[in-house]
This record gives sequence, structure tokens and C-alpha cells, in this order.
Amino acid sequence: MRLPEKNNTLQSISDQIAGATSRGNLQVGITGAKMDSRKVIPGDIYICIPGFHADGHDFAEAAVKAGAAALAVERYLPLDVPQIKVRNIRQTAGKIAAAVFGYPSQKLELIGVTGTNGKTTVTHLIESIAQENGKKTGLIGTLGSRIGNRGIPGQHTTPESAEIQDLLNQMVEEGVNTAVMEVSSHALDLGRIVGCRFDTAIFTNLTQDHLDYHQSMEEYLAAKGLLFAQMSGEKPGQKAILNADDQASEYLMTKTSCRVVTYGIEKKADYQAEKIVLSDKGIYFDLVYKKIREKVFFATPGKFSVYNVLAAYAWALDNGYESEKVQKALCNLQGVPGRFQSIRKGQPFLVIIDYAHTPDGLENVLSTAREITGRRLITVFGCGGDRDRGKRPLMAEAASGWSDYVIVTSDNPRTEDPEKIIGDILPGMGKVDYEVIVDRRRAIHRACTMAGEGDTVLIAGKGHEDYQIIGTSKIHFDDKEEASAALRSKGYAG
Ligand SMILES: CC(=O)N[C@H]1[C@@H](OP(=O)(O)OP(=O)(O)OC[C@H]2O[C@@H](n3ccc(=O)[nH]c3=O)[C@H](O)[C@@H]2O)O[C@H](CO)[C@@H](O)[C@@H]1O[C@H](C)C(=O)N[C@@H](C)C(=O)N[C@H](CCC(=O)O)C(=O)O
Ligand SMILES: Nc1ncnc2c1ncn2[C@@H]1O[C@H](COP(=O)(O)OP(=O)(O)OP(=O)(O)O)[C@@H](O)[C@H]1O
Ligand SMILES: N[C@H](CCC[C@H](N)C(=O)O)C(=O)O
Ligand SMILES: [Mg+2]
Repeated sequence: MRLPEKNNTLQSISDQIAGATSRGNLQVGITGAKMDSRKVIPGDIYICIPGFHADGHDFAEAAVKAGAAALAVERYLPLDVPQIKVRNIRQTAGKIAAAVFGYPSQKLELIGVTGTNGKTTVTHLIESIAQENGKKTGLIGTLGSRIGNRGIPGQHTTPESAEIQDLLNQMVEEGVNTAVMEVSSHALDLGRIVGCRFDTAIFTNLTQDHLDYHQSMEEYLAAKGLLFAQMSGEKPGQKAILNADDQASEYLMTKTSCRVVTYGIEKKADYQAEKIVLSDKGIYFDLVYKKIREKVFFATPGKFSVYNVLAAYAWALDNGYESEKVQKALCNLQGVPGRFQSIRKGQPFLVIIDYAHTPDGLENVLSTAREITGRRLITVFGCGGDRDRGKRPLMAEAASGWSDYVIVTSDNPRTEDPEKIIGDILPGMGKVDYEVIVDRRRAIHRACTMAGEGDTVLIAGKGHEDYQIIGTSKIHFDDKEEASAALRSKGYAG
């Protein structure tokens, strides 16, 4: 297919959107696309989204004042500016933005990673492997975006569709060959990846989360299915990489018509881990594929880590990369910020910061910490406000089941009362000694103060985050800084 050029006129964009109607001067040139009036610059098309809290159509005037050359609307607005009208603008926004930017996802290798846990980790593994193989990389996800080694901050795990197309376009312009992106279930449901053409879609796992947004696990799974449903041969060589040990993969397999590659530990898979050795240094296993057997090591401990590494290996080896280079990339990476990250200040116990914020994530990370701790396991955790309430007691079950002592605290209470969130957590606490310390700083200090030789303190839920969201304000807060300060106050300066 010959791809249309960028810097389109509104006419040519409108022609590429099925069912679009238009009015006004369609010869106006469009150089960018925005879904937020506050970010509009001259030449942009402003896409008006009727949202959960506000209606983007109400900001069209502000967008025009900021220089919007045109509007994309669901209903024509009485403004003297060219407009195109479509029926479901949320689900069409990505197509409009892709047309504006000349379909950037068709011009590079694009990998999408979805699943409840492991997306950030797998995308970082893939980025590292691609770089080791001489590729210029792009990354989009929870830790922000990156083009080569240049970081670009972001708000969401998967940004809004216009932002994605803009980022992919920048990547193309800067010579990126391989772009890898976390694809959240919100993003899938809200059409944020419409307009993206993936070469590879990877599934990590599905366990409970986000049931505040999706009505049930079935709906949550159906949202994940949208990524695989759009893998229908539009790019040559498209493949889906699925976790054979997760039951959801059976459903996802029925959704896609592209080639399927599997990885796993328990069930037979194309890329299989055998002879797994879990240690406090990391994971060791034999990777078995196509009658080949190779030794693999990665510095993040835990069985869950084996799955993440398998997913990345499956992508790399299926792409024809040499396994020595993949192993080298894994060694270079060491770990991912805020994922099972050790804080070492010379103290005779372990302090680990981790981003586990789901029952399954917590279960995995705590079972791993349990195996490596010399003595007690002291866990600090809380649950996010304005998020799935159902996961709160389940996270308590995991924390109390694996720990010797638990400190229940706050984790981004947002607009909820922190004490009420803790009230939802406590019914899930099993038989374990615990205390409630609402103030996260004090909770972390308490854990580090009570820890003795051989103990492990696991501080879960916020990982890389450097903020605490209280009400609608975001204040600086960093578990790593807090743990370091607590250790300093105990006399460990290492
Ligand atoms: C449910 C959800 O995802 N909502 C997102 C959605 O909100 P919304 O549609 O309600 O937007 P709205 O605030 O009503 O505004 C409507 C439109 O007017 C626009 N606007 C608004 C004000 C203004 O002055 N000018 C303007 O143009 C907005 O940009 C928007 O396009 O669009 C907003 C603008 O992009 C997002 O900020 C908002 O994310 C909220 C804050 C959020 O917290 N989302 C989380 C749950 C999320 O998306 N998480 C996923 C999953 C994370 C994971 O992996 O666990 C993620 O991908 O990050
Ligand atoms: N494959 C996995 N299975 C289960 N738990 C995992 C897995 N990988 C990581 N975890 C746990 O989940 C936490 C989050 O991992 P990661 O950030 O890679 O997931 P994510 O899918 O990107 O999360 P988010 O939805 O917030 O973007 C980790 O800190 C770890 O505790
Ligand atoms: N991307 C996830 C991260 C949760 C991290 C945890 N710290 C919280 O705030 O619940 C979410 O927005 O649900
Ligand atoms: Mg993530």
C-alpha cells in the first residue's frame, strides 16, 4: 500500500476516514493533532472528545484561539473554522491522527505488550535487546516514553491516540526502527491504539485489576482481545506471542488470525523454560526451542521474572536475533526501575522497592521475597484510591499470607479517604501481626527501624513513582528516598 504523505489538507484527511462529512475550507493544511485544547499549537486539528468528566466540544473555541486550523467533531459547532464530523469520535480519533501524521506505525516495527502485570518489564527487555542488535528504539509506557535514550514524560501507561501517533511520528523522523509500547486495557477499550498497526502483540497474563472500569473479568479479557483482533495480516509477518500457561491465551488465540507463538513453563510451548533455579541473585533456566537448549540468566528474581524473560526471548529469537546478543542485552539491563529494586546502604537486611499493585503481582513478589529472605519478611503496602475496590482485601490476603509482619498504609488515595481504603483492605488480612500507619513516610520508617539482621523489608505498590496523589494534588514522594532516609537515620550511609 502506498502511504499518504503527511502535512495533509483537511480534504485528504477527511477522504481517509470512512463516513466522515465536512464543512468549511477543506484545503486548509493540517500539521498536527491534539485531543487537549491546552496543548494545541497553530496548524493542529483539535479532536473534540465527549469524556467522562467534560465534553471536548466545549473547549473547541479555546483550541481555535490557540491556533487550531480545523476541528474533528461529533456535532458541527457554530465556529468559523473548517470541521470534519464523524459518528464515534473517541474510536475514530486514532484514525484521524494516523492520517494526519502519515501512518507512522507502518514505517517502523511496532510491538504491543498487554496483560495485567509485566508490561513495563517486557517492554524494557525488548528495548534493551533491540538496542543490543543495533536498532534505534522507541518506547511508550508507564515510565514515560523514550526515543533512543531521550526521555519524554507522559501521564498514562498508554497515551491518548493523538499523542501516540505524534510520538510514533517523532520516532519515524528520528530514525527509530523498533518501537515497543505498553497497551493497557483502558487504552484498548477507549480506542487509544486505533490507527496503530502492530507487527507483534504480546500477552503476559490476566488476573484481577481495574474492575472499577471494566464491569467483570470477562469484559476485562474482551478488552485485551481487541489488541489481538486487530492483528489480521495488514502487516506482513504479524505475530501474536502468548503465555501458554495463562488460560486467557486460549481466548486470545480465537481472536487473532495471525501466526501464534507461545512461551511457558508448565504447558508445552514454542519457547519453554526448564530446570529453573530461583535465587536472590536472579533467575537461571534452560530455554528450550526448536530442539535447541540454552542457558539464560536475568538479574530480577522470581518465577514471574522467568515469564517476562521468556516473552522477550520469544519475540527476539522469532525475529532472528542471536541468542548470545539477547543474553548480553539482559545482562546490560540488570533490572527495571522500581521493579524488585534493592536499596543498599550497608544495612544487614534487604530493602526492596516493588511496583506490585494487584493481588497476583503482590503474591508473586512476596513469594519470591519469602524464598530469599534470611529471616522475617516485613511488608509495607496500601491500595490506590479511585481504583478497583475488589482487589483491596485480596491484596491483604496475599500480604498476610506471605509476610511475618505487615504495615498497611496509603498508596495514592486520590479522592478517597485513606482510612476508608484501609477499611476495605483489613477484612482480607489473615493471621499475621500487623499495624496500620496511614502516613506512608512513617510506615516506611517503621519497617526499616524494626528490621534486623537477615530480614527483608518489601515496600510495594509505588515502584518508580515519585509522587503521592492526595485528593487531586500530586506531591513529591519517593519510596526509594524514604527508605534511604530511614536507613540513614539508623546509621547506614553506605
Ligand atoms: C478513564 C480514563 O482513562 N479517562 C481518561 C480520559 O478522561 P475523559 O475522557 O473523562 O476526559 P475528560 O476529562 O472528560 O475530558 C474530555 C476531553 O476534553 C479534553 N479537554 C479537557 C479540558 C480542557 O481544558 N481541554 C480539553 O481539551 C480532554 O483532553 C478530553 O479529550 O481522557 C483524559 C484526557 O486524556 C485522561 O486524563 C483520563 O484518564 C484518567 C485521568 C485516568 O486516570 N486514567 C487511568 C485509569 C488510565 O487510563 N490508566 C491506564 C491503565 C494503567 C495500567 O496499566 O494500570 C493507562 O493507560 O494509563
Ligand atoms: N509476569 C508477571 N506476572 C506477575 N507479576 C508480575 C509479572 N511481572 C511483574 N510482576 C509484578 O508486577 C509489578 C508490576 O510490573 P510491571 O510494571 O512490569 O507491570 P505492568 O503490567 O507494566 O503494570 P501497569 O499495569 O501498572 O503498567 C512488578 O513490580 C512485579 O511485582
Ligand atoms: N497504572 C496503575 C498503577 C497503580 C499503582 C498504584 N500506585 C496505585 O496508584 O494504585 C493504575 O493507575 O491503576
Ligand atoms: Mg506498566
